[in-house]
Amino acid sequence: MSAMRVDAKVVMLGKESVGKTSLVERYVHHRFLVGPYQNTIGAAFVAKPIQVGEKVITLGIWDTAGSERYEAMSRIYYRGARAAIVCYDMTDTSSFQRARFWVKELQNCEEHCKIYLCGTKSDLIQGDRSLRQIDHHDAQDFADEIGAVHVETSSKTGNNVDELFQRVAEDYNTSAFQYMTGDCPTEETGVDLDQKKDSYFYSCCHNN
Ligand SMILES: Nc1nc2c(ncn2[C@@H]2O[C@H](COP(=O)(O)OP(=O)(O)OP(=O)(O)O)[C@@H](O)[C@H]2O)c(=O)[nH]1
Repeated sequence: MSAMRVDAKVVMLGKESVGKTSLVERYVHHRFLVGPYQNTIGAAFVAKPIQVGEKVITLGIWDTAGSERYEAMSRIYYRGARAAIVCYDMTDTSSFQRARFWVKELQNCEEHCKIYLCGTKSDLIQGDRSLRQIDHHDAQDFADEIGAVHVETSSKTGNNVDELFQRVAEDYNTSAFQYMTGDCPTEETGVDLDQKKDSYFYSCCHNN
């Protein structure tokens, strides 16, 4: 087995069932799983190399459990993250409140972590506009206020999913110089993982 080096730790945060696992599945395996919803327990990890210009940046993505039961555990996973994808379901108002909660946490505890505010399930809204509960402009205003990138995605159709992770890798690459000068060392820097094809699953727990 060859080794894969993780450059940047990325954490997925958000209320349960907003679609964090589906985003990772779509991005890494180009698929959308249908069937009964299985909630994440603890967290799952995958490392994924991304081409950025002439470089390859490997993102180490932690997919956390959204259930409040696992809140304390999720805090462990955002430590040292260079990027957080904070998800809300555009058809669920309470998920936006939960996104605000995670943003506050990150602002208080991880000042070097760049935030990506991600509205999920855009396909549902395309099918029926009355399902939208979070106004696009309100979400964009919030993102501007906190200096976050805002994107609306669908893991079902793949809309904006590749673009989101590509943007994360590109932003990391742009800020890599500061990183190399030791501005913000993370736990994940220099971690070597065993490679399996183009990604490696460290752990993945779902409830049946
Ligand atoms: N229509 C539609 N459904 C989605 C989309 N993304 C996720 N879902 C559905 O939403 C449910 C929850 O998705 P998950 O990806 O498991 O959500 P999660 O945020 O990882 O949930 P936890 O593990 O509980 O934190 C599943 O039934 C998915 O099929 C999407 O883009 N469009």
